[in-house]
Amino acid sequence: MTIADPAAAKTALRVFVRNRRKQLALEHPEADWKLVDAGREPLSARFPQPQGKVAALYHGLGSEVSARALADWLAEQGWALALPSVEGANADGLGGHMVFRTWTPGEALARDAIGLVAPLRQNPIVQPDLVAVPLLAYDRAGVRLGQGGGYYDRALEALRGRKDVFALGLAYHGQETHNLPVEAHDQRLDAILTENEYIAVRKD
Ligand SMILES: Nc1nc2c(c(=O)[nH]1)N(C=O)[C@@H](CNc1ccc(C(=O)N[C@@H](CCC(=O)O)C(=O)O)cc1)CN2
Ligand SMILES: Nc1ncnc2c1ncn2[C@@H]1O[C@H](COP(=O)(O)OP(=O)(O)OP(=O)(O)O)[C@@H](O)[C@H]1O
Repeated sequence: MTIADPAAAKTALRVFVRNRRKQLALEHPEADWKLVDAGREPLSARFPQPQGKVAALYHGLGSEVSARALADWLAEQGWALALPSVEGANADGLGGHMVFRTWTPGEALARDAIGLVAPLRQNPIVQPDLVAVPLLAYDRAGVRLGQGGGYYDRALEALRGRKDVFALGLAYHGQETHNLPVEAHDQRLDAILTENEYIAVRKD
């Protein structure tokens, strides 16, 4: 089915899926480390030599599934880590764009231009090979619904114009949603990792 006005459909859907995610976070406090259990084998198979590669994680907000245990495991495997930083926004938080700056577990953090926790501005901007993407809803074809700022869509589009980037959606399993609205600018996920399973979208 084609949705006539996908932007309006997304706005309406966000209300429902935000509440659902809050409920899922209460029901699955163990999801943090179960993500690692589900992702260990498929991620090791896809990235057999992670030394020198960069993985962008995120600092969890509200009811987002935590990326913390996954970050620690990736660092153990030899990945360098990075976190998003929204920069160049005006006083209303508008007009900014998202970049990724290096971050090492335990290192000091600051606030970015829209008040989110981010690496210090002295840390270099990097082009990650793997981007862990927070989301409100996903489907098994790799469509994702985010918070609506378009930050991840624009950042992934820019990165993918320069190199091969693997977008890994992180979610509670119960965030799976059928018939998600899609717009032309939406960047697909290459895989989704939940506390139950690793869903491979990209088949190569
Ligand atoms: N961890 C994280 N960092 C991110 C994003 C994100 O989704 N998650 N973003 C992705 O684009 C950008 C920031 N955009 C955002 C826009 C709105 C809300 C927001 O409304 N959050 C909820 C709190 C979460 C919850 O309670 O479930 C809120 O304030 O109600 C969050 C991030 C860049 N960094
Ligand atoms: N590549 C792009 N170039 C220009 N504008 C874009 C691009 N991607 C997204 N946008 C704009 O960003 C806005 C939000 O897009 P969308 O609703 O898909 O966000 P989202 O993916 O849910 O959010 P986020 O990525 O922040 O989690 C839209 O108005 C869209 O026009």
